[in-house]
Amino acid sequence: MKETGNISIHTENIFPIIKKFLYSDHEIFLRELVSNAVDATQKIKRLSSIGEFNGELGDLKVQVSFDKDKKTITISDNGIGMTAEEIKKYINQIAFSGATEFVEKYKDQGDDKGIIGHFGLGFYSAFMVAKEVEIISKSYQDGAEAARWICDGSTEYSISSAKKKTRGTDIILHIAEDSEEFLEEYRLKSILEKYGKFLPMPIEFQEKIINNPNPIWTKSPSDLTDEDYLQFYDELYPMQEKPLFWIHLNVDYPFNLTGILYFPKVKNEMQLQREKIQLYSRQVFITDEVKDIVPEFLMLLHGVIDSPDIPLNVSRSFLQADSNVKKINSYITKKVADKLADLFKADRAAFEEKFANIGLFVKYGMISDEKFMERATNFCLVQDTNDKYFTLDEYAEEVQAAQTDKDGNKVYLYTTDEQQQDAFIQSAKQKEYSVLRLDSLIDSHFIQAMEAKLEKTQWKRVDADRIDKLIDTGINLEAILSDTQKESVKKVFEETLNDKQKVVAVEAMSPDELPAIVTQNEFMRRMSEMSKNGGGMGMFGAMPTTYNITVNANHPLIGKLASLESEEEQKALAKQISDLALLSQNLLTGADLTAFIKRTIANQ
Ligand SMILES: Nc1ncnc2c1ncn2[C@@H]1O[C@H](COP(=O)(O)OP(=O)(O)OP(=O)(O)O)[C@@H](O)[C@H]1O
Repeated sequence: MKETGNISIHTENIFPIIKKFLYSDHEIFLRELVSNAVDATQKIKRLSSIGEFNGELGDLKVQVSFDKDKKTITISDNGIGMTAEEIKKYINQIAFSGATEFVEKYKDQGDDKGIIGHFGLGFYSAFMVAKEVEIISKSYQDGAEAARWICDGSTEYSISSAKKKTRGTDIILHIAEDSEEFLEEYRLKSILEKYGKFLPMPIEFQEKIINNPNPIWTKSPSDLTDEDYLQFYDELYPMQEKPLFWIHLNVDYPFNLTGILYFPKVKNEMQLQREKIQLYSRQVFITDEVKDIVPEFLMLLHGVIDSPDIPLNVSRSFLQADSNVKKINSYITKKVADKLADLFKADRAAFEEKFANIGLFVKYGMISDEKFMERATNFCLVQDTNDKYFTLDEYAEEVQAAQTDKDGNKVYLYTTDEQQQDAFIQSAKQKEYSVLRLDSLIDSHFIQAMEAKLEKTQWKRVDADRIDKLIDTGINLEAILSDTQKESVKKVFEETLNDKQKVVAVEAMSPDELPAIVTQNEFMRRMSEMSKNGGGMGMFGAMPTTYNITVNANHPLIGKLASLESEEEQKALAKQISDLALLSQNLLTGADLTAFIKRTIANQ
């Protein structure tokens, strides 16, 4: 038998168009052909299990080999095989019409990068790397004659009988000159490992099986031990630190999804995202660009997601609007929140111990996802400077009595740097106020979000003002100095500092407090911090930083300053006092610091 024919498709020359679209992703030809071979072996297994095939199944597997001299790559399977009629039907019609449909759909989109790099172009993707493709196949059906099909990617093909004795299909790619990079062992191996690491049938390359056909996400959680999960993590990300815990995802309605998400051990944002979540479709690796499929804050997690219901051959904008994708998003969010809530309930002490690591996910989730915020307010913890953890409700109760100001607002004091803000923390502690430790990069955003959510609650950094201003209970101390004295002290400080960015005020504080303190307004500081983090507040970032110098009108040293006759002596004392205040905030630097040290030594 020998027959040539024409493949009936509308677009004359689809090959150049496809090649252009897939330019950066030629390697997926192997994923497509190996997946087809795996499908074929699974089909024969199924036929055998339902009694439609009674022959020997044999050792079902897919073999990939290459011949550098002949410039071929061969993908062989012992699956169901195809008769000549079936090749005509499945390859000439289905495979080519799939390719045509794709081109019809995307040919007008130019170089639109929106097209996701992975789509099931199937068999036709072979022509991205091959100038000619041969199929030699023998169907499982009794008495079936082997067939050979050959085509150079144009619309012409030829089909004849072949000598193949065993059941299954060999796809032989005659590699084009511009694709000879694929005729290298390491290249083929790395592509196979990337896409085929968890394919459900054994894949043999260079006499070795390169995959694990039964990854644990396909099993039932009740059949798995912690050790299994840890081992699998190691298989996914060799040599990494153990994860904290994991969630086994398993849903079959209203969409299909399985997977395992691991919470990595991360202390700071810089370490994040080194490893990525891998997306599979029926155990075929698709991508690790899971944006749009996994909620953004959960991209901080590691692991695998496997779903045949995620559309892979569509543009990003379509993906965002896809209802399955949306459902998958909220399902995963819910599962993660449930898992965290369970852990919290089951063992609070262990949860607290892990919170340094998981706090980042929790806070990021609360900021970015309203539903997650709802759920997480029950288990999100805050920690005070005595290392004690509170839920948000517990904390509200803790500070309610002492830290409510005259307008009825609860004031939460926090520190971002215990070392540097120690003097302020001590002032707060003297008044028996609690100070929270909120020192990670995400915390400024977390605070903004929580202020918007919690009613009548204000968050103030402990060094944003003097303590009785931060929590204004309405009880004002009397100043020992007269108003005129206060005015003149103010003037002395202003002239001594001689700096418009340092705003002086003289106020009645407790004599136990320092003679002067330097603070930075909470609002201005937040704005400039957010602009530094790229929060679009550029104008605040460009403005010079302003500090408030509050002089303690009730401190004995200020009393002494007010009573000095000589203006020179007043200024010398004001200089020493303000330098000390700046020094305590690490704000005395350079020539000013050198001058301060020299002067202090000279005065000994
Ligand atoms: N190795 C094989 N053994 C048996 N049949 C095959 C083999 N490869 C391809 N086929 C047949 O050819 C058809 C077309 O393959 P093609 O890869 O183009 O599309 P598909 O696998 O149906 O879908 P997709 O576009 O998602 O890959 C398959 O559905 C299958 O029936």
